[in-house]
Amino acid sequence: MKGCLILENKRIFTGDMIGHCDRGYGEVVFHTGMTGYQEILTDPSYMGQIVVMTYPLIGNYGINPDDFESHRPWLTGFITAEACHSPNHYQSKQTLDAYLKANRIIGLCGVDTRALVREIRAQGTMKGWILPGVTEIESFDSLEFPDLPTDQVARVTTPNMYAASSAGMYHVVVVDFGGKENIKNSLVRLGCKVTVVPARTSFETIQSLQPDGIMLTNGPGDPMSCVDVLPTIRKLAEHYPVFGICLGHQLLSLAFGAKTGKMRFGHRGSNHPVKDLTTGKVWITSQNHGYAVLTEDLPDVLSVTHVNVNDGTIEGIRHKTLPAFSVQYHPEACPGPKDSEYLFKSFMQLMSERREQSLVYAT
Ligand SMILES: NC(=O)CC[C@H](N)C(=O)O
Repeated sequence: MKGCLILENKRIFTGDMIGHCDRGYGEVVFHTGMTGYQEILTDPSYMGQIVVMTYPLIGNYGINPDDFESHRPWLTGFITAEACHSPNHYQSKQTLDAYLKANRIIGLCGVDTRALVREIRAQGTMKGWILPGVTEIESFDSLEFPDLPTDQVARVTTPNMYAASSAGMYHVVVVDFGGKENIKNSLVRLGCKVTVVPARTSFETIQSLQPDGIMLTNGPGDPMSCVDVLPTIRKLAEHYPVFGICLGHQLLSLAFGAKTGKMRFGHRGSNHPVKDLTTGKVWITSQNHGYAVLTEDLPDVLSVTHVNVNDGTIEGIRHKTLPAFSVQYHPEACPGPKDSEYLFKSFMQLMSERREQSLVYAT
C-alpha cells in the first residue's frame, strides 16, 4: 500500500507502507549511520519519534536476537529509501518488515530520504504524520500537529528494581531513564555488580543499596521534563562517583545549575567527531540527541571536557570538585565505534579511589 509522511510545514513525501499499517504521529528526526538499524529501533531514547535513515539500504542484514538495546522497539515510525526484503546474514532470523509488523511499528520505504533530510536540515526538526493510503492531500484543515507528550521517561523506565548482575568488584546502581542494554553490559564486562532502579527512585533507597557508583542512563524527551529528579541527582553526586550518558549527562548538568536547549536538528549517527579537551584527541562517537547543555551560563562548578568538532556544542562535562562526569554521546556504542570505552574505565577508577579513601577514613 502507498502512504506518505506529511511534515508540519505541509511538505509531503510519498512511499510504500511496511511494517504495521496505521497512521502515526511523532517528531521526525534523521540518523546517518550506515548500520545499526536494529539498535536504533530498540533504543528507548527514540520513544515517540519517527526516524529517517539517511543510508539508502536498510534491512540487508536482517534482524537477529543478539543486537537489541531493549526488549522492544519504542519509536513511532521508521522511514527508509529502500527496505531490503531478502536479508543475508548468518545471524538473521527475521526481515525488517516482519519485525516491524510483529511489534506494531509503522514503516515507510521508497521515500526520497535525501530530499526529506534536506528539508529537516533547512527548517529544523518538525513533527509529522505517516498516513497509509494517502499520496496527495488537497486540504490540511483536518490535520493537526499537536505538542507531543512531555514525560517520555515515565513510559520507558523499568517499573521495578532488578539485578542485571548480582556479583562484581564494584556495585553500580544504574538509574534507568530508558537505558540501552549496552550500558549495563559495558559495566558487567568490566566486572561490576549492577542494580537497575526506576528513574524516580529516592536517594535513601539508592543509598540503602550501598553502591560504589551511580550511572545515569540515556533516555527520551526533553531533559527539562525530568526536573523533579534533579535534587536526587545532586545528592547522589555529593555522595558517590557519578557517570552520566546522554540524557544522564543533561540531567547531571542541570542538577548543578547548567541550562539545556533544543538543537536545530540534533546529532544522530555513528561518526560524530568529538574532541577530548584534556588530551586533545578526537574520538569518533555514536550519538543520538536533540537537546544539548548550553555553553552560555555554564556554572562555575562544571568544566567542559569534550566538544563536538562539527558545531562546537558541549559533549562532556565534569564537576570541578566532586567525582562526577558525563558525556552527551554513547561510549557504549551500538551502533557505532567503541573509541570511548575508556570512559567506563575512568568511572571504575573513581569508584576505586572512593574505596581507598573510605578505607583511609575508616582506620
Ligand atoms: N539518547 C539520549 O539520551 C537522548 C537525550 C535527550 N532525549 C535528547 O534528545 O537530547
